[in-house]
Amino acid sequence: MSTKPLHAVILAGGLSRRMGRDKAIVLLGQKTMIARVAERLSPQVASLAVNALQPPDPDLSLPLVPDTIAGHAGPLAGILAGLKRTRTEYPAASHLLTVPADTPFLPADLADRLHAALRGPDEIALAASAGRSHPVVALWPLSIAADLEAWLADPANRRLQSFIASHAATVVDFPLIETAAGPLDPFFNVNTPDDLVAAERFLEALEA
Ligand SMILES: Nc1nc2c(ncn2[C@@H]2O[C@H](COP(=O)(O)OP(=O)(O)OP(=O)(O)O)[C@@H](O)[C@H]2O)c(=O)[nH]1
Ligand SMILES: [Mg+2]
Repeated sequence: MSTKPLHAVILAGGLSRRMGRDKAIVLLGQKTMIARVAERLSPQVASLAVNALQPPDPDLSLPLVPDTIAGHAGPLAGILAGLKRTRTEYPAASHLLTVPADTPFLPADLADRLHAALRGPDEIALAASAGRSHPVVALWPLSIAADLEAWLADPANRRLQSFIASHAATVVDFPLIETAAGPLDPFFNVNTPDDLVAAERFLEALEA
C-alpha cells in the first residue's frame, strides 16, 4: 500500500497502578520511558502525539490528545481519541499507529513492517512477539473510529481483543533481540517496579 506518511500516538492515559506512580515518566537510564518511546518512534512516522489527560513529561513538546470519553475506559479510549484527532489534523491519512508509553525497546522497523502487512485500507495490523500479540501496538484504520466510538458507548465493551475480533486484522511477528542479559522482547512492557529493574539490566546490556 502507498498510504504513507504514518501518524502515531503514544498511549499514556492509564493509571499506572502497578507501578505506583506515572510509569511514563519513570527514569530508565537517565531518560523518561516516554522520551525513549518518542525517540524510537519519531524517525518512523510523520507526526507524534501523546494520549493522556495532562502532559506526562514537560520536556517532551508533543501535542496532547486527551480521552474523549470520561472515566478511564482503557486503552481503546486512547486509541479512539487518537483516531479522531488524526482524522481532523491529517484527513488524508489512512491509519494511526499506537504504542504504549511503557515499551522502551520498540523495533526500529515497527511502522514500516506493520504498514507493509496491510492488505486493505480498513484492516488493523497488530504487532506480535514470542507467540503473543500486543494489541496496543497496532496500526488502526481511521475508518474504524465511528464503529469504535459506538462500541465504547456500552460500558460492557472495554476489551481490546473483543473489539479486534470483529474486524479484519493481520498480525506481524517481530523477533526477540539477543542481548548479553538474555533474549529481549522488543515489546517488553514495564508495568511494575520489578519490570523497571529488569529493563535497566537490558538497557545496560544493549549499551555495553
Ligand atoms: N487513554 C487511556 N489509556 C489507557 C487507559 N488505561 C490504560 N491505558 C493505556 O493502555 C496501555 C496499556 O495499559 P497498562 O499497561 O495496563 O497501563 P495502566 O493501566 O496505566 O497500568 P495499571 O494501572 O498498572 O494496569 C498503557 O499505555 C496505558 O497508558 C485509559 O483509561 N485511557
Ligand atoms: Mg502495560
